Amino acid sequence: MAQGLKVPQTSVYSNLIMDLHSDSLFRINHYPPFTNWTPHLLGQDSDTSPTTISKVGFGEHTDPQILTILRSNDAPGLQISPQRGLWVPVSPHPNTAFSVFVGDTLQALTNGRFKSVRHRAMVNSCKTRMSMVYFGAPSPHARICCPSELVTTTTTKAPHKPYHLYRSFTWSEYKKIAYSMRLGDTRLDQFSTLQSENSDETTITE
Ligand SMILES: O=C(O)CCC(=O)C(=O)O
Ligand SMILES: [Fe+2]
Repeated sequence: MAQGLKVPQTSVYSNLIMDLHSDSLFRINHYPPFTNWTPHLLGQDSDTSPTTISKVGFGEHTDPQILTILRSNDAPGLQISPQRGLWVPVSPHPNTAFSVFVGDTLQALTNGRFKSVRHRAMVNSCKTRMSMVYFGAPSPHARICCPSELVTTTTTKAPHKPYHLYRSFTWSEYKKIAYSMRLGDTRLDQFSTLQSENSDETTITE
């Protein structure tokens, strides 16, 4: 990825994940068929008919870490949202090994060049779905700041001022704020420099 972005120090991203103290984690999600769920678990009234039951198993969100690598069994359910209101299914394929997602931290590390994709998992009404997910994360004290080569910008007010889309933060700082918010919130916005300069029209030049 660093090579693709023409960042000379090509290990800049992999070093963060390969750190001995990396906060990377592995999660296994189990989605029983929703017909087996009790109304109590779904937060529905007991007389709600099964056809009106929401089928979202894992609510929409972006992953906070750097990189996500996911594989599921052959039950469909994963969906990504390339734009608000649009959900595109990612079909499981017996020979396709993994889905790879950019996380919030990689979006910050690339100064917004790579986008953290919003996704969710739907439950299947008749078949159990399982997914296994590796989240590549930095160490808690790692400072998240994009390489200087990616800070080439112009703003109408300050045409020559280098512009960071996000203020720098440590991974532990991000986790603390991210996990205090709701899953579906755009948590990276808390670190956006555009919020504090909202009257400043900014365009990023590639
Ligand atoms: O189970 C899935 O397909 C998605 C899981 C997920 O998004 C997550 O664990 O962060
Ligand atoms: Fe996720």
